[in-house]
Amino acid sequence: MHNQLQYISQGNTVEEQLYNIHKALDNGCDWIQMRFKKNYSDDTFTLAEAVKMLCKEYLATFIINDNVHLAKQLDADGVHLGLSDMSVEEARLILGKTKIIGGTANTFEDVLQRTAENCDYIGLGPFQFTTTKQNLSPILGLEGYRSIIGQMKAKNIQIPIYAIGGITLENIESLMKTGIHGIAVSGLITQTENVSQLINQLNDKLYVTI
Ligand SMILES: Cc1ncc(COP(=O)(O)OP(=O)(O)O)c(N)n1
Ligand SMILES: Cc1ncsc1CCOP(=O)(O)O
Ligand SMILES: [Mg+2]
Repeated sequence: MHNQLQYISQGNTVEEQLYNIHKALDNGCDWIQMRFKKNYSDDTFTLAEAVKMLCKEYLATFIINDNVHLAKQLDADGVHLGLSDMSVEEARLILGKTKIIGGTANTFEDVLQRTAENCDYIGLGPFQFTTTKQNLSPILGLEGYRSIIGQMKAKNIQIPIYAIGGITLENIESLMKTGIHGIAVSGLITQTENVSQLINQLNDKLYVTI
């Protein structure tokens, strides 16, 4: 089963990205999603290669946002795909059965689609407003998670759900009570000074409530 905490990277340059990812790894994060929203260039490849090496050194899981071919080329542990990215079916053909394929969902219908597509986990959100991503889908709030996970239970749908979008330390207990498996965070880890303390606090709240 996947770790309950995924760090989604941030940074406008290769250097900023590497700084942030290194900080997350150094302080105990063991699952990194490299998210570098620039048109593909040599920089993307340079960054991905460096992140792959770092994750190997820290024994962390390394997945790549959007770019299935890059994940294949670098033998990354997997990818995260949105509803308008490459289809999970096509990604599965390229990456094979053993790689992690995460998929985004915003509604119960998306969850049904993602489950039928055989995603390994679902990033369900956004929980609340965030500046990390433009053109956000409708905000779910706690009620949204309760409703979607309630419908999943009624239909006995079992797939790990990760909450995403504007998550802070204060939200985790109530989010976990809705039945999510874990959280995917970007800004919180990137912007916090004392990341070691933060990750301990996050893990305490995540493990206790599962
Ligand atoms: C864990 C997780 N969940 C959701 C997303 C969002 O993916 P997507 O909708 O494709 O948006 P971008 O991140 O590509 O802008 C995610 N990245 N990770
Ligand atoms: C990639 C993504 N998809 C929905 S919200 C989001 C950003 C999550 O980042 P943060 O934790 O900084 O709100
Ligand atoms: Mg995407």
